[in-house]
Amino acid sequence: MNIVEVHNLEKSYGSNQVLRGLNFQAQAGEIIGVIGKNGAGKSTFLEILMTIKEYDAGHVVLFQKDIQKSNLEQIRKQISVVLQPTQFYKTLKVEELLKLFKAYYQSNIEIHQIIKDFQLEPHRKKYFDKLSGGWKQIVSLAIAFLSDPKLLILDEPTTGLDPHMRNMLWTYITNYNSRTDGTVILTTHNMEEIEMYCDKVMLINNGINEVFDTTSGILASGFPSVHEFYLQKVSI
Ligand SMILES: Nc1ncnc2c1ncn2[C@@H]1O[C@H](COP(=O)(O)OP(=O)(O)OP(=O)(O)O)[C@@H](O)[C@H]1O
Repeated sequence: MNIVEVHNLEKSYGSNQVLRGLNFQAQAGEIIGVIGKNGAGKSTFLEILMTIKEYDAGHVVLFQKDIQKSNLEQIRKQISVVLQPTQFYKTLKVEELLKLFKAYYQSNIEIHQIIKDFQLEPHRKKYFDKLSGGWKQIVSLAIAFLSDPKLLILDEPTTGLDPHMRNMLWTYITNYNSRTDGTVILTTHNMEEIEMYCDKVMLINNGINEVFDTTSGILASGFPSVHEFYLQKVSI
């Protein structure tokens, strides 16, 4: 089943046309990496999928519904995203935040399990605001998983994480994916992660999906690695 379908998507900021007719699909259970150089339009694309950014032309269909003609609340219920933490995070401790979102999402996942899985025990009584950048990211991701979403959209989830944390995060993503058949769409500048964990890759270049292929297809076409593929396809 198609979870996401995007046809001829266009988006400009003033005179800067960032997306110029992008096409994309994601099926249930796929992990898809979106790559491209700084400013290529990856976050813009993800924010449109999150239904938090308007677009100028084209069609975005989530869970078989055109988002411009549908009830966004129904669609958003099935999506989890990692957004920048807002002000109210300041006044709450890690465990309190998790409990709050568990209640919002009516989640069946036990807080102690999430704390164990994300190695948050030493931090559970700390104020979110006082955590390091990497740990803030881990807590935001733990919150995203609480809702057991059908679609998980992550903008550079591993940037700033140390190697153990990155490993732990990917283990969590791949377990979630195989346990629930959930779809994951993420951006990263780390081509090794794409090669190891993503089923498909979309390269955004000059505002379009210049390449949209399986990771194995890219490697089978003669590139020794996704890193090399990127370097050859994208000029500075
Ligand atoms: N709200 C905005 N207003 C004006 N221009 C914007 C806005 N958001 C993004 N842009 C511009 O749109 C282009 C694409 O930005 P975007 O953040 O989507 O790229 P990206 O591929 O995610 O980049 P990076 O890898 O650096 O995170 C950039 O030129 C950026 O400056």
